[in-house]
Amino acid sequence: MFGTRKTWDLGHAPCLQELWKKDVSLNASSVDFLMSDGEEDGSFLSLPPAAFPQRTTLNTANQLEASQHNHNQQLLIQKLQEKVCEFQARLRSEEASRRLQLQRLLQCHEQRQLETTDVIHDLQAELHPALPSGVRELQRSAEPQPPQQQHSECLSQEGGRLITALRKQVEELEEKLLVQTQEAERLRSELGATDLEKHLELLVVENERLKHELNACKSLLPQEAPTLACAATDCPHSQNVDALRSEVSRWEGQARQRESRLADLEQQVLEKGNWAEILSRQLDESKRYAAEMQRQLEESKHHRREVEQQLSARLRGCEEALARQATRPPQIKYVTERVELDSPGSQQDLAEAQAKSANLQEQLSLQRQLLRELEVQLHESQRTSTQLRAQILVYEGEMERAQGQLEAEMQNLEDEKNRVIEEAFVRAESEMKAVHENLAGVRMNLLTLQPALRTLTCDYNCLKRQVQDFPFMLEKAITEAKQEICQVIGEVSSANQELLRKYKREMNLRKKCHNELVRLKGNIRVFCRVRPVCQGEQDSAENMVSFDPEDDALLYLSNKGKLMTFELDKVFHPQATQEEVFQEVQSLVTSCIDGFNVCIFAYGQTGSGKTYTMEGVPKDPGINQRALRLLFSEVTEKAPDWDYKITVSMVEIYNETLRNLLGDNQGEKLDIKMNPDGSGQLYVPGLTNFTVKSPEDINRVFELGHMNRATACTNLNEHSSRSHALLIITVVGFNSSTGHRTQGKLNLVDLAGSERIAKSGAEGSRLREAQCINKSLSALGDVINALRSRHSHVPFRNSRLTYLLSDSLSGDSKTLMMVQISPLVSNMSESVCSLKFAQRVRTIELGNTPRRQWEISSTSSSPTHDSLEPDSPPVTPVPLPISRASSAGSTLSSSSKTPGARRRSQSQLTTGRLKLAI
Ligand SMILES: Nc1ncnc2c1ncn2[C@@H]1O[C@H](COP(=O)(O)OP(=O)(O)OP(=O)(O)O)[C@@H](O)[C@H]1O
Repeated sequence: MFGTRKTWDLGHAPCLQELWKKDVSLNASSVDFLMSDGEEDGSFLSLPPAAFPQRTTLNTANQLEASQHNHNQQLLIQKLQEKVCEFQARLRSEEASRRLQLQRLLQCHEQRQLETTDVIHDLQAELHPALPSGVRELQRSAEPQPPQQQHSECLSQEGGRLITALRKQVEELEEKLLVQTQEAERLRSELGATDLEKHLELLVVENERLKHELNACKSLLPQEAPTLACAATDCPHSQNVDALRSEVSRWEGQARQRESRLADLEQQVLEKGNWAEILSRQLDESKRYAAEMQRQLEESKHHRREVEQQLSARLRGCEEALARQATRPPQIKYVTERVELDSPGSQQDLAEAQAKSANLQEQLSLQRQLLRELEVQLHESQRTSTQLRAQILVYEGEMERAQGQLEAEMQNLEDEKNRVIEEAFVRAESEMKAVHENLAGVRMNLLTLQPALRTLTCDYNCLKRQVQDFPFMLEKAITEAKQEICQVIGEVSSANQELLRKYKREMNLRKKCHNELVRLKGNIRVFCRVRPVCQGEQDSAENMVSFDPEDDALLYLSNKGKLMTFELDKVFHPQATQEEVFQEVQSLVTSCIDGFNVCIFAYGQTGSGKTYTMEGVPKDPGINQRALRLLFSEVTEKAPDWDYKITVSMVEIYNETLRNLLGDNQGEKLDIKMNPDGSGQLYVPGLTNFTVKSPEDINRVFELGHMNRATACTNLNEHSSRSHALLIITVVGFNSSTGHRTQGKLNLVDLAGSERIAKSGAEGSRLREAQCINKSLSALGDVINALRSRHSHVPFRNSRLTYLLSDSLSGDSKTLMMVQISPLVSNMSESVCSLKFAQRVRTIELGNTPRRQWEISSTSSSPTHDSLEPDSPPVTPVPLPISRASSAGSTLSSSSKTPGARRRSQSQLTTGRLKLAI
């Protein structure tokens, strides 16, 4: 039956069919999704593609393939969604049109029922007022007529039985209708779809048919009414009519209720709209219900046929009874005639009643005609409904076919899905196997690592405890360390203070000792160095210069057959190295660090080795470089307590003119001026001071000075012989711990050649050079004499040389004169002059009186004051307050002692003084 089948109308969706035919690779999962989801109308079709389940996690290629497949499926699903929506819309529109048509038919039928009911009401309204009065008259007239009354009673009993039978039949029909209505409602509740609606339509038709039968039964009543109404005054037909009318009303009410239920169901059907989901989900169930309904409908038909047969039999019985009643003599007419005879008024009333009855008969025939027309229309409606039902059957067939195709497609998709799942399962199994293998390896590793893990765990716990205890231990250790450190700091601080105190005391003592030692040695010391005979020099000085092997302060010269003895502070023989020479000088250099001013002069004739001693050669540097290196090493040792700054200047004095050897302008003549700050010290404006911090700086300074000195003359050797070269080193120190400041100056002077130019008959520039040289050298001698004699006036200004060195020749300054002599016979005269000059300087210093100095000189080399050459340095023998010669002179006065013995005595005296000073 059509009411229980759920099919698809693919005839209205050809595109959907083509679509399904084209894409046979539709994923089963998507079909599952399509068929299983979406309770709302089309909602399952609007879900996003991401809602599809991911079947497998295969390798990358499979994932790509799966993603592509999913994409295609999504596109296909979208197309399916569109087509299904379109199909649903068309289906809904057709359904709505059919419902509208059915509704119109129902309305038409209802209208006709209402019209029929109105007609019946009118007839009853017309019959009721007439029948009682006539019946009452008939009753009154029938009292004297017992046989007629008995006949009426028989008729009345027969009609009552007929009506009772009809009533029972109606009741049975009503019960049957009620059962069918309940069945329809149950089906509506179970199916709730158009199929149910169709079934309901069938039931409605069935109800209509039953109504028609009921109406037919009703129609019998008015036909019997005229005959039965006259049978008795209280004719039961009128009561039956009323009962039937009430039954009809009730029946109509039930019909309206069912129609309203039908309308509600239709409304529900309209609201539902989720055909596809319901059809797919309840397809099997609907089939089962359809079979059940088929069976029940067959039973209903059979029962209905039986009822029809019973009704037909009863109807025939009624007709036969009516026919028999008709064939009987008209008792009523006889009564009527008797009544007419008895009462003309009654006759007249009867005529009027008959006329009225005829009129009613006519109206009743008209109503019957109208009922027949309505029946015809109802038949037409039933035919139309049958046609529509047939069309619905066609649709259902198409939907069944579509359902079959859909099922086949689903089966294909299910197979595809199973195949893909199997493949994925195989791949997953292989991957799972690999994972299991890896897992086994990992487990093995875990088993092997477990002991190590336990060990690490133990270590970790130990460390954790240690870490937990560490802050306390650390705090404790820090506290102890702080206490120890504070204690040590206190001890060290006190020790340092003690050491600093001792250090300061020792430093002061050392300074005093050193000072005393230098003082004992003499603030002016005179050394003599004999240069060796160089290659290419013809004459030999081996027999002319000799030394005392026991006394390094004696020098013997054999001059013109005379052996001349010169006593100096130190005599260096030709084999003496630069280092040996510097060792005797370095105590003066270190005095500079202590803040003393020191002057070291190299005195001698040209070519006697002054420059060699002072500057040396690159491979074997002289006093200049060694002094600077010694200063660097000393100040480095004293760091960091002492911070020293060493600056260097180089000046050349030529013809009483100062020239800056480290400046850029070599032609600039410098001048010596008094410092304007009121300190009374001299300074040379424009003189370049270089701060040296390393031996490399020293080399650069010397190279610059040598280069500038060379560029200013054509013959450097000749020029250097005629000029004084001064290297002025200033050492400024600051002790950060004591706050003491020192400043010392070391003047290293390479004097010009001291040969007697005048005797050689020089003229012009050579004569001027000789005069300037003699002037400066004489001034130097005068200054030294004045200092040692403690004259109130020291003639520093007599020459540029002494004026420039004035602050380094006065006070506690220390002076060393290195007398250079040549061993050559040709230079013997100049050597004797140089030695005599040195001898006089030293004698003046050592002796209390010039006299002794002279005595010593006369005894040794027989030099006299007159023997001094006019151009010799003017030395004024004045008594010195501090004299080493006071004791030495007495010693030397003894002719029994040798110079070596005298020297040893002097050394003993010096040692004794030194010990006394300490
Ligand atoms: N102690 C020595 N050992 C080796 N060679 C020396 C020594 N003293 C001097 N000479 C050499 O004697 C030569 C002259 O020396 P130097 O130039 O130093 O004399 P000088 O007195 O400075 O001359 P001038 O007054 O012209 O400058 C140089 O070639 C030098 O190398």
